Amino acid sequence: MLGIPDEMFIRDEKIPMTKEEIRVLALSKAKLFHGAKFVDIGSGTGSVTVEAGLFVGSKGKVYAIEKDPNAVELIRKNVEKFDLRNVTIIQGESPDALKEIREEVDAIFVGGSERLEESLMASNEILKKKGRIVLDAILLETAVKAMEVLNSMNYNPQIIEVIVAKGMKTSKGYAMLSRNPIFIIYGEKP
Ligand SMILES: C[S@@+](CC[C@H](N)C(=O)[O-])C[C@H]1O[C@@H](n2cnc3c(N)ncnc32)[C@H](O)[C@@H]1O
Repeated sequence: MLGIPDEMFIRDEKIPMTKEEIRVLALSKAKLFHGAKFVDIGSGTGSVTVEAGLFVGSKGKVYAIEKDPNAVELIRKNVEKFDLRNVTIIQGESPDALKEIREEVDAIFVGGSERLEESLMASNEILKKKGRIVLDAILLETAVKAMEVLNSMNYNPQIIEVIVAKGMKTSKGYAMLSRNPIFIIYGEKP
């Protein structure tokens, strides 16, 4: 089941993390299954990597790609905390780092959008037919670029924008605190 509470991850204030509700929604669009092979590009804190690793189980596999060495250390800690044996961490930048994956995969999540166009093209090379690419983006420009590239590859991309407001307990009741709106873009390889 998806939905690890954010508080369960080891955090570093300088390293971003995809929040629980967005993580769950994004991974639902990846259509993961037990035994699936999954790539997390720009793994950051490792929350998507861990969530996917638990979901795909011991017969599945997760490749976590991250260019920032401090984030790589944090991903390693979170993978250890959740006792996952099915995660391969690749320190490097996508698309170059994708070359280390020498098998076809079922789904790819792009949470790190530097070199986005090249990353999407290289992702297409290692994705199985009917495999899914999912991205999340804060910037409008990133979302537009992702839609353009996925359209050019005939992935029939869909886009949603999600705004999560979390209840915060005050002395008088619960006040809803909004987080940043996030775009989630997803498409399927023809
Ligand atoms: C928003 S964070 C991802 C958070 C992550 N999904 C999580 O839940 O912890 C984006 C990360 O992508 C990394 N990144 C950005 N572009 C990248 C690229 N082309 N290759 C590898 N890592 C990249 C950044 O260093 C950053 O750590």
